[in-house]
Amino acid sequence: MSTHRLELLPAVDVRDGQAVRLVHGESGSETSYGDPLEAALTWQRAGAEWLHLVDLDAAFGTGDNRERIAEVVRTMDIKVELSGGIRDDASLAAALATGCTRVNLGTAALESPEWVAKVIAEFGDRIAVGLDVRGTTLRGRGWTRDGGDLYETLARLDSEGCARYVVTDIAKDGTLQGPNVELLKNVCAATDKPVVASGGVSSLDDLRVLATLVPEGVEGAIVGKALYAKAFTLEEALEAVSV
Ligand SMILES: O=C(O)c1ccccc1N[C@@H]1O[C@H](COP(=O)(O)O)[C@@H](O)[C@H]1O
Repeated sequence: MSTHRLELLPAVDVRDGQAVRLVHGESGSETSYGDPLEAALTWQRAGAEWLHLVDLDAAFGTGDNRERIAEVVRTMDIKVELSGGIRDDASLAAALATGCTRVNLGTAALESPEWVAKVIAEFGDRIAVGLDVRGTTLRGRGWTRDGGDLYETLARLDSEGCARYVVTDIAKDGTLQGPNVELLKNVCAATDKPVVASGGVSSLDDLRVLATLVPEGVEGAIVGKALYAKAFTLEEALEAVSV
């Protein structure tokens, strides 16, 4: 059990070189927010301790933004969680070599379980697994393909020593409809490992609700659309979760 403050991870998702937000993670639903480095620096200047950085092209299989992403990580003084397209030794080595604090594996955890077990054993808490779900069905390959049952996969990853999970409710992602608290509670009840909540944060009250889940295992919250849409500032968000 943790009594820590909820960590906030502002998101910078990169598609075609631009910082974007999607709705339900659907390719083609992008709203562009300009230069990803500028976005990342904005969150850092506002007091962020973490950045959740996603190469969306790599996740969708439409190319990659590796150079841009590496530049962002290089420039940041804060911790970076990096995801998108990290599916084999070469992409993992490139991601870790950026100097990011940890990587977040999605599709690989569904399609390459042996490789994921191996890298969990090798890299420990530099590896997190993204559990991106519709209902309780995991989705991979840019959230376009079913990838098995959430709780079966969670049990397997737990048994392999996975250090942390980033749980996204795809139905909520990019919608400003509030997080799926029930899902987060259920995942926390199923694992002793920390959970980072993703999807749906719309207000400071949502963050306060997520902060109440810290004792159950919610370690952090990814905040995307709400910050870009200026529903609140990051400074306000950090204040709201400081207890
Ligand atoms: O973050 C998104 O909006 C998103 C949308 C669609 C697909 C993936 C998305 N983000 C993150 O990308 C990784 C998964 O990438 P991969 O499957 O390992 O290549 C995961 O962290 C998603 O949450």
